[in-house]
Amino acid sequence: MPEINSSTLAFVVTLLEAAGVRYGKLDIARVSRNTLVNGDYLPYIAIFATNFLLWVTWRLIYTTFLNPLRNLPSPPNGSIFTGHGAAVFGKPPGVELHSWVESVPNDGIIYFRSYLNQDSLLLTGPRAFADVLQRNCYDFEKPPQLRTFLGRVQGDGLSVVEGGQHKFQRKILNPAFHIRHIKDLYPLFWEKGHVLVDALERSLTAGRSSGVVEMTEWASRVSMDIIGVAALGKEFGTLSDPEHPIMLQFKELFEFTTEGAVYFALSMVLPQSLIEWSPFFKKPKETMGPGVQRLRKAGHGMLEEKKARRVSEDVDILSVILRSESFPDENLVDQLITFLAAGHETTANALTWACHLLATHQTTQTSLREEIRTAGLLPTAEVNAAKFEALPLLNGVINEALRLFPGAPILLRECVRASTIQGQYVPRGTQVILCPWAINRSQQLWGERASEFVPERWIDTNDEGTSKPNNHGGAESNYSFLTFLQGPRRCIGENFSRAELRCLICALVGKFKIEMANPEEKIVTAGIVGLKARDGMHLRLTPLLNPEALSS
Ligand code: HEM
Repeated sequence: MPEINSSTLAFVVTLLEAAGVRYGKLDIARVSRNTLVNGDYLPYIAIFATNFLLWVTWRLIYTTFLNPLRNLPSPPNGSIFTGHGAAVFGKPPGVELHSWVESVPNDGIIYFRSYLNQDSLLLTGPRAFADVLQRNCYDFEKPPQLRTFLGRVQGDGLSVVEGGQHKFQRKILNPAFHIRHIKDLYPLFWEKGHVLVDALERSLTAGRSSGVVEMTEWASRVSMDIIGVAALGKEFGTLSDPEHPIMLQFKELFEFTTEGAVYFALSMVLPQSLIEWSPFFKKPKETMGPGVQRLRKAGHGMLEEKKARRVSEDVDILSVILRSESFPDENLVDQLITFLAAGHETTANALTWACHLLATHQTTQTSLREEIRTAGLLPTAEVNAAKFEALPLLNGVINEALRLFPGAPILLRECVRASTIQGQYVPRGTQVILCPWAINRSQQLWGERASEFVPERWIDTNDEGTSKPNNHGGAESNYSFLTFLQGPRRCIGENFSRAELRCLICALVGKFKIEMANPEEKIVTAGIVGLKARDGMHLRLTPLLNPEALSS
């Protein structure tokens, strides 16, 4: 820790003097000068102790008699100093909150204290979600610290802005992500799926019948190439060039390190200036400072490139937005970085988890391969959205991967004006926790097998034995599946990523038998923003004979 030396103290004294700060009858500046000159720390200690005592007494009175949330059910055994804060930021993400959902009897809301004694609510029931995500959506914003943090990368992009600004941006951006437009992107996703398959095959050791790959890395590269072309009209080619600058920049930004996680967690509870001033966190500071500047510079370059070309017929998302002529250049860069940040790792992680689930459920994998081949989805096939969307098991596998491993396992909101949830008064400043990990696995919402991989729950079979996909998974409410959230702030890229996943999974399963490299390995999840396998996802791939070659 840096020492508080006499010049720092002198600076503080000058500020206090300038501000004329007093503590009752005590002139703080005079006391401080005494401390400085005479080394007399006693008044400081006395002031601190009095303040602390007053605060503890006030909290006791408030918590016991006044807090309007005090009668809500709470989890047991919170620490007197940190409450249950560790449950939110602790590892693995969402697991402890899930245990509350299953074990604390409640009617949709659980109350607890988080770090710095912050009043917090964990939502568990559909009615509570409907209020926070739909009805009173703009009363519950992303916490200011989180927005500041995100804003350092994404500026005033869609996922950072709130209220009227958000409504305006969303209205302009929605058409670019509309399902009609996404359908046009299938051939591109399919083609990239085969570039991935070819690159993987080349990477397997020559002459061997199978080889091991680290899937997180490959998924990240293919999703970067896809978002580059489909969202920005830019060919990054990271599948052939893993050292592409954009890849390195994002890798740095999303790489999971303990130092980065602590830096992020502290940024949520302490003033950012204090963290930047501290001598710690050299690497995260470099990433979030000069690293982000480099990324934004690259964003400006991409925008200029795009504008220099004719965009009137391009189908990429940036072209659609440019044609609307609604955003100034700086904000276009914000949106562009937002799409890269929000749409790249999330889909890559979902693809990785889907492969993991298929690797650990061989029977499902074989049936899926059968389904893909019966549908004629061969590498050279002409494809369209309908061919993929009709496949029941594919739909089930993707939904289960998204349900069991939601890209954002925990999301934070803060009540910015007094509001209500299920008729419960919620004071301004209350923290609200949305935990897709816990809700997507809630036994009350999904039944006894909530935490198991059951693709069949997404398939309807009629009396004649014909199967077709359903989009509810047997759950009664839309609010049981929170991977993309719901309401006005629901993920704008959901259709985009579902289409991408359909094509990539079909390409992979059509070509390879997928197994865990080490079937005994216990996979540990990590990451609050971007749920990954902590130690990577090592898969054994065995190329299968191409059915086109078999039939010729
Ligand atoms: C499996 C893939 C994905 C998952 C799990 C996912 C998840 C989410 C979630 C949970 C949110 C809400 C965050 C919050 O409000 O706190 C969100 C918002 C957002 N997502 Fe996605 N996302 C995925 C793919 C994509 C893609 C492919 C794109 C863009 C091409 C994208 C762009 C966005 C944007 C711009 C927002 C902010 C929307 C708003 O606030 O109005 N996402 N996403």
